Amino acid sequence: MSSYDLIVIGAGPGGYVCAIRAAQLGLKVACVEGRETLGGTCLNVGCIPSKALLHASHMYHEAAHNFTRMGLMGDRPSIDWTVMQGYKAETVETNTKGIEFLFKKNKIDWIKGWAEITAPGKVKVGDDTHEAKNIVIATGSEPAPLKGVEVDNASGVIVDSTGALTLPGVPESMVVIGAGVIGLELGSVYARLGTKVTVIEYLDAITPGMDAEVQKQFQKILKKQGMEFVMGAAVQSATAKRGKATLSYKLRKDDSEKEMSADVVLLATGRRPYVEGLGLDKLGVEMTERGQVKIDDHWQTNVKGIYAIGDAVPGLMLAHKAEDEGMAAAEVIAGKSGHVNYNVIPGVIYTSPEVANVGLTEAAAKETGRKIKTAKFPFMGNARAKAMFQGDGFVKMVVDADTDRVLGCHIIGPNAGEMIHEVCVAMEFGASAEDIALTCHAHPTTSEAVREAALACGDGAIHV
Ligand SMILES: Cc1cc2nc3c(=O)[nH]c(=O)nc-3n(C[C@H](O)[C@H](O)[C@H](O)COP(=O)(O)OP(=O)(O)OC[C@H]3O[C@@H](n4cnc5c(N)ncnc54)[C@H](O)[C@@H]3O)c2cc1C
Ligand SMILES: NC(=O)c1ccc[n+]([C@@H]2O[C@H](COP(=O)([O-])OP(=O)(O)OC[C@H]3O[C@@H](n4cnc5c(N)ncnc54)[C@H](O)[C@@H]3O)[C@@H](O)[C@H]2O)c1
Repeated sequence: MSSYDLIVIGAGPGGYVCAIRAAQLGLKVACVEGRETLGGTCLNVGCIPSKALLHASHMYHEAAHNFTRMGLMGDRPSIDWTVMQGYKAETVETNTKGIEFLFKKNKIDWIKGWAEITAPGKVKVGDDTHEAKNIVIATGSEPAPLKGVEVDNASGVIVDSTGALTLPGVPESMVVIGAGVIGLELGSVYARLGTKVTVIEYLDAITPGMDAEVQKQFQKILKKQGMEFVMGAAVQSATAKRGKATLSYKLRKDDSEKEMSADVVLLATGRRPYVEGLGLDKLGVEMTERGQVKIDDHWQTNVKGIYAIGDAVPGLMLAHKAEDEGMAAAEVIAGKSGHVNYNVIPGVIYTSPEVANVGLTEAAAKETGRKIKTAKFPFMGNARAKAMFQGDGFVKMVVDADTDRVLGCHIIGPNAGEMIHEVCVAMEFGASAEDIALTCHAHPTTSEAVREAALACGDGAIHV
């Protein structure tokens, strides 16, 4: 039996960052991970492999559609799926090995196996029980099931996001259930590689929670790229037979039932916290109605010395939110004052164009009762975006009309996922739109569109 200042359970972005920060602050730390490799959902079957496939499929799409427009002539590349899968696996491996290196560097013990908290301060892994002054639950999430839809990733017919990353080949047709982030990112991968992709969404708009103008423009662009949408439809069932899937859904507007068949069905209707086998029931750890671990302002559960972070607790299910909570919880445990500003957490969808947001949508800002103003700048007025054939999107600022303080920003366009951080920093500093407008931005960059949107909050943008 070994004893630690802190045992972190789960080595995803929440857990491994928490372990590293705690070790940097002088604590003796171990991290328990049940998977073969470190990095959690994000590195193994989430953010990283999906971004590798998004990158490869984007390159293929550019070569097929835009190269000749730039005078780059020659044969269109063909897809070697085995090599593409290998590239994805290598990308994942270099990252998971990177975390192993960081653990060694920071003298963090990696305890291999599945953990159970048998009592406060006691973590059982296999036959060994380890002692810890503090425990952080960072066990993440898993795909949420949908009644009537039986996922079997091994068959490659009805799959969740994990199965969609390792299909045996590029299918001819795919139905995606759910027009959320996973559905649209992975749907984009296959649509670019030539699959006929149909997205079935329960609501009337895609990507719930995003600014309404972005939702509309995003769907328009995806349609132009060949993705088809069935909106306002509740999926009833999906069954696999002889390597094909049949799916039935009900249109909400008239209750009519329809059927559709495809080579692959991807279930992407959300994720749920994963806390199985931890023994939280017996410990009396309070949970929310949605199965999340309840925590206080310091990420501590109702049981003293047991903390929880990341996808396992309420809030956005994002890797960087988990990382921030991991750092903050480690700081609290080390006797410092950890902090996460939940009002400034960016969200990015890595499609092409990218979609990024931070802060309040126009509708949410109005709901606060404030007087607000909004301003939009289209990428059509941005030279760099046009050179990349990406003039379709815009930057939208949501600003307090009385104080000019930036409340939110919504971008659909090239590099949106990088550009959003300038607004995050501005919001952290309580900046006004004028502060951004007065900041010199290099030309020609797509970031100029952010400045132009800020200028549009005042006397006007220049290039429209
Ligand atoms: C396809 C896909 C793409 C995504 N892309 C993005 C993206 O681009 N950007 C983004 O911000 N987010 C993305 N996400 C979400 C992101 O992966 C999660 O928000 C993030 O991984 C949560 O981190 P976490 O540390 O809370 O949990 P996880 O990453 O889920 O890690 C939890 C770890 O705990 C381990 N574990 C669980 N129980 C135990 C136990 N009892 N004992 C030992 N180990 C245990 C699990 O094996 C797992 O490795 C994506 C998710 C998916 C599925
Ligand atoms: N780039 C990123 O940051 C990234 C990428 C992938 C995943 N993630 C995270 O992973 C989590 C899960 O993603 P997700 O896309 O599975 O969930 P989501 O909640 O983003 O989207 C699920 C969608 O499915 C729809 N839906 C639900 N039930 C349905 C039904 N019966 N029929 C049709 N549609 C239905 C919902 O209305 C919603 O639009 C998200 O919280 C997301 O933050 C993030």
